[in-house]
Amino acid sequence: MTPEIRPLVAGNWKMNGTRESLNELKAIAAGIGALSEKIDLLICPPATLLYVATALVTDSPLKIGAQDCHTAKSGAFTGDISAEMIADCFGTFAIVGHSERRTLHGEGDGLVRAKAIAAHEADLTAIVCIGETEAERKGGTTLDVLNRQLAGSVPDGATAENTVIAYEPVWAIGTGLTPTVEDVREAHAFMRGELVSRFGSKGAKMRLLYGGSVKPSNAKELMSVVNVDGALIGGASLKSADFLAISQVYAEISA
Ligand SMILES: O=C(CO)COP(=O)(O)O
Repeated sequence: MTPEIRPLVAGNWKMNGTRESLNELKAIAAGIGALSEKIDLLICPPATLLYVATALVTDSPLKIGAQDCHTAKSGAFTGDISAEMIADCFGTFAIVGHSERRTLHGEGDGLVRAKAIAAHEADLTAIVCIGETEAERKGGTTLDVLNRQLAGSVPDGATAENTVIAYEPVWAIGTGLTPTVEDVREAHAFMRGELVSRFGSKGAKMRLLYGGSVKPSNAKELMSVVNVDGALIGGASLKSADFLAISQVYAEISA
């Protein structure tokens, strides 16, 4: 955590979730209670559920976002969705540059940056994802990768309000593996330093999430690390009990 930064606990449902999963969403919204006094909570369902999801949580502090957006406002881009469309469905966040998009869809830093700008233009908060592969970690180039991805993916107009950075080591995603606390501390301290040197006080206040195999049992040690201001959770966010348990840990630490 970072003193004076309000944590964000975010769930990325990836390509999981049918209408039945809305029961989990309802359970999360119903279970938030006093958590929202301390932390922000967000679920990014698949685009097919975006509109119905926002309609379901109108009376709840739970925020809803999308997992990607196109760089254009509209046009002949079959299969894509724009930031405008997300905002039109009352979504308020868009994940950009997730490693699955970078790897499986060949998205590079320039495109990720353009997507973050498109999100900002639609008044969405962009969650810009970065992180090293296993080979890069083994090769000792983790901080170089983070440096390059931060510089290339985060737009000049980023502020603490419109941008969140998510550090997700690729090898930790969906594997049950997590970096050591010391490795997380080093990566987040490095990112904070880069953001402060580029954005000044805005960079000091930007939220830095950790993602990759976060679960209730490891949430405490990860969130206790300085400059970890929340989590981006995949698998465990599909179960309301796990998502709420992780959120509870973060709310307690930030109390
Ligand atoms: O990719 C992730 C979130 O964006 C992390 O996924 P897991 O929590 O399933 O490892």
